[in-house]
Amino acid sequence: MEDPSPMIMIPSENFNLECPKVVYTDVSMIPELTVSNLQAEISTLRLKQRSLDGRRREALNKVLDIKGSIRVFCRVRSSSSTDRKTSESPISIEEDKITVKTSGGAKKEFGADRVFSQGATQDDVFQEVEPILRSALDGHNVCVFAYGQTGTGKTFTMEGKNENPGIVPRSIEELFHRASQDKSASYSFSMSMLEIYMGSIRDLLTLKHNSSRYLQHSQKCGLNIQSGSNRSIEIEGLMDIAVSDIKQAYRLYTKGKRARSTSWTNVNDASSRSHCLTRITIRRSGGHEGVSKLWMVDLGGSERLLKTGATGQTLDEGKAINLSLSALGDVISSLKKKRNHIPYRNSKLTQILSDSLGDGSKVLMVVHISPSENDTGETICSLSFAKRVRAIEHNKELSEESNKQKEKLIAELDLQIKDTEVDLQKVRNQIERAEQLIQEKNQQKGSPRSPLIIAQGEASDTPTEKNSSKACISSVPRFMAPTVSSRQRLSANEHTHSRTRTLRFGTRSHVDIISSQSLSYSDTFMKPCATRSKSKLVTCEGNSPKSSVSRNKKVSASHPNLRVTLNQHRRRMSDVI
Ligand SMILES: Nc1ncnc2c1ncn2[C@@H]1O[C@H](COP(=O)(O)OP(=O)(O)OP(=O)(O)O)[C@@H](O)[C@H]1O
Repeated sequence: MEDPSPMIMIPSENFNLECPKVVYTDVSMIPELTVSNLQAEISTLRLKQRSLDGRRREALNKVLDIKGSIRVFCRVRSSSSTDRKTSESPISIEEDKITVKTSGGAKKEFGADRVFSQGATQDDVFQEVEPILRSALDGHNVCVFAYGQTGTGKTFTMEGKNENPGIVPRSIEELFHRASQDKSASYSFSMSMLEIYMGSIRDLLTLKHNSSRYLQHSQKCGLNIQSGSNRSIEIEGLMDIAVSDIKQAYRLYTKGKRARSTSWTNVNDASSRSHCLTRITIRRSGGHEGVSKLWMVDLGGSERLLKTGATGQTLDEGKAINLSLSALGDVISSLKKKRNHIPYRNSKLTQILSDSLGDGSKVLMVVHISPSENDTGETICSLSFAKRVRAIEHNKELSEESNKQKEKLIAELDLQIKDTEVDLQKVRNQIERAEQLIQEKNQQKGSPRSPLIIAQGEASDTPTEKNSSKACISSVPRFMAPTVSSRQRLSANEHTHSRTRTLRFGTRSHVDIISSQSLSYSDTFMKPCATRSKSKLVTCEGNSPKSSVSRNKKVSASHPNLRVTLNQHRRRMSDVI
């Protein structure tokens, strides 16, 4: 319900000096509703918006700091048909604890910041990721990793399915949505996708999909990492494509996914043989300016090589993956322990992420485990990795009392964020309303015999016309009917106003974020996009929809965790190539 009071009184201690103390909750209540008064009100509202946004950012950052800038979640994969045949799962879970029963009957406990059970949905997971996306928009670097044994659902969590999208597509939607809501700043996004395969970097947005893994490798690989000033990292020659809308971002993401190397082992029929990194660079201007990076990383499977039956090239791929995962674990745990030396240079993966993992950055690692008894060994390995990354010494978890206090504080801050967001929305509505009123006023002035002017100019002449005039203006609120003097002021302001508009649009340097960007996932994944990219950084080309879906379909259509034999594997390969 609308606030009945025409003004909002703002407590002064919550605002910086430049923010006015009184603004209208309903701009149409402004005395003398002229274009210049409305414009002045918009400026006031924008100041308030900026101030509220600052408060929201500060509260969010406090929440993330309390929760910890490096967090580890654990997700248990839902059971597959093969799992069900085995006896009871060795895993039991609580909200922040997993207990694994070993084959010898011993019980091992592992902590996590949050545990997602087999029944957890993609939505449940995304709800925990969403706050750090806001933090990325606020200017912090963010890395989200999916870690785990092969076949435990890393790709499912990051990519998801068309009808059940994962973190990456949801994040893309969320970023565009939030950016379109935030009128206090303007955002532009660009996107890159790369793969680290056997220690070499490949640009997934330049690769052609329809070649085999071996051809792909020779096609484009070995990009170099350059470190610039302020520890910033550049990957030489990596495409960074400006994305102006969700459709374009999805189209690029789909292209990158298809180019990713997949092979088949006898554990997972669409096993990822590499680390796949999706980077969204966020440039924010106006208000709180800056550039930040959001990395979403689907790590290669942390497999025990003997179990996968890997040989030859697949064995080498597995070794490369394991080495870099170990380097990542070392880096994150050193950061968590606040060591002086952080061993970024031990792998390409950690080198690339070195400017996004340190101070001020937020890291989220989702460790995936299998519910199956057959995988108990791997599960313990993955949870040991999680423990190392969390770097919390044995028995040094917070006491129950401290945990309660922490949760209370987080709840208070969450409430503050929610309240501020409600206020922000009210301010946004008023800005929109004021802009709409200005537009209406300009239109009225633009047409010399508009109903409003007829009503004002001719109403007193003849009784019959007076009546018809009343009919004409009955749909227009009385306060909108200009007086003679306000008409004169309007006409004097008109020239100034149109100049302001021209200047505003003329100097706009960023891609406009339009609000009609919420699309259904199935649309955006499956349907080729009709509009062309208006990329500013790099012109996106070669996104032809004809680059076939067939390979992906064949790979993912098989049953989850189906253990395929080598013969089947060859047949599938020949189907595809
Ligand atoms: N939570 C889940 N709900 C439903 N299906 C799931 C879930 N997790 C995983 N799956 C299914 O299990 C199979 C293996 O998952 P996925 O390919 O995501 O594993 P992965 O860890 O990425 O494996 P790899 O490291 O080999 O690439 C897929 O068919 C996936 O759809």
